Amino acid sequence: MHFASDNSGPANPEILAALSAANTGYAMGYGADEEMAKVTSRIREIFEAPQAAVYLVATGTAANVLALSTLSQPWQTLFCTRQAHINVDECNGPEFYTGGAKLTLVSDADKMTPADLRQALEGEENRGVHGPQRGPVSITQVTEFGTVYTLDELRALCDVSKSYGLPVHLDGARFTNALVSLGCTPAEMTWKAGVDVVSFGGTKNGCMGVEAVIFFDPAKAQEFEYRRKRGAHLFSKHRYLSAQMLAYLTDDLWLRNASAANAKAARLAAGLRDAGAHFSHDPQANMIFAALPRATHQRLFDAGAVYHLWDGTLDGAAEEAVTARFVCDWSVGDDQIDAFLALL
Ligand SMILES: Cc1ncc(COP(=O)(O)O)c(C=O)c1O
Ligand SMILES: C[C@@H](O)[C@H](N)C(=O)O
Repeated sequence: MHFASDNSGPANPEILAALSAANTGYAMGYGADEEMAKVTSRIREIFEAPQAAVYLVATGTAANVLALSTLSQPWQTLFCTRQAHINVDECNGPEFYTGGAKLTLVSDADKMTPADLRQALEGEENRGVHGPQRGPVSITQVTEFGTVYTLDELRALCDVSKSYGLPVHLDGARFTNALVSLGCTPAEMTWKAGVDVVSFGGTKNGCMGVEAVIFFDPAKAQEFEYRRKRGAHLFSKHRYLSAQMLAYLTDDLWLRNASAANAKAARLAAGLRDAGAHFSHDPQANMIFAALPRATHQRLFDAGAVYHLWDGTLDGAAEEAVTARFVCDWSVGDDQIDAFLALL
């Protein structure tokens, strides 16, 4: 009964098989491996972006901070939500890697709205040279609360960003979970909506550790390469990143894994709903935010369930409800879910 995070799950055996197959002979390092060329071709095909520049790193934080530092200047502001991973879970990485750009928190909600963004953008302009200057907008898809921006919502945010001449970054650590939830194409959820750079996640969706940074306009590509190297995120034995990403994008493994994760979360959410749990956010992908009585949490923890409480602790009235985050990855079995639901 492990629902702490999709980061906790095992790598998919198809990824491990690809790593083993890649572990033969010699390959040029630092991204010059032959597999990387295949990865670039495959991603350009999937995203319908024949000119896209594609780079691999090992963590989602690296993908985010390197993409954002390439898009911004130290005197600028990055616009995101309060709960954005780049704000709360990257230890000021964006501020560090950008050389000092600040983060302006546009909304306390799971999703920012065009009105939120426009208000924040207007607020950055009235101090002239004395104030921070407007910079990139970063959107997380799937959001940190397990919800998914619709294509219209993404387009509207990108339209506001472009009206101020600003680039848009998409934190897609759970990109494919959102994609299968919307039933759209990668192009529709990125460049066709107005996204300039996407952190395309693989780690949470069955890979061992690989993320792709995709620039739809390659003009910024060279700078990213410098930043990746000086940021110590360029793998010497790069073939093991390439092998993972190529296997991930082969035989629809990326889609199969995300569909499985979302389906398991839907099954868990249905059981929680039947048990009377209150949902703070609509579970639209593979993460659930549901409130249960402390006594129920205690019973689940005592039985070995693993997950994180979100807005409280076990200290307090037993019948009082506390929200917890439940995350399903590709590997979660129905037996785990059924055992958990039987304890509610
Ligand atoms: C929304 C989001 N973005 C980025 C990341 C960063 O990924 P990593 O932990 O691999 O640095 C995470 C981590 O789980 C995440 O949840
Ligand atoms: C850091 C932690 O939040 C991680 N990003 C997760 O979603 O599990």
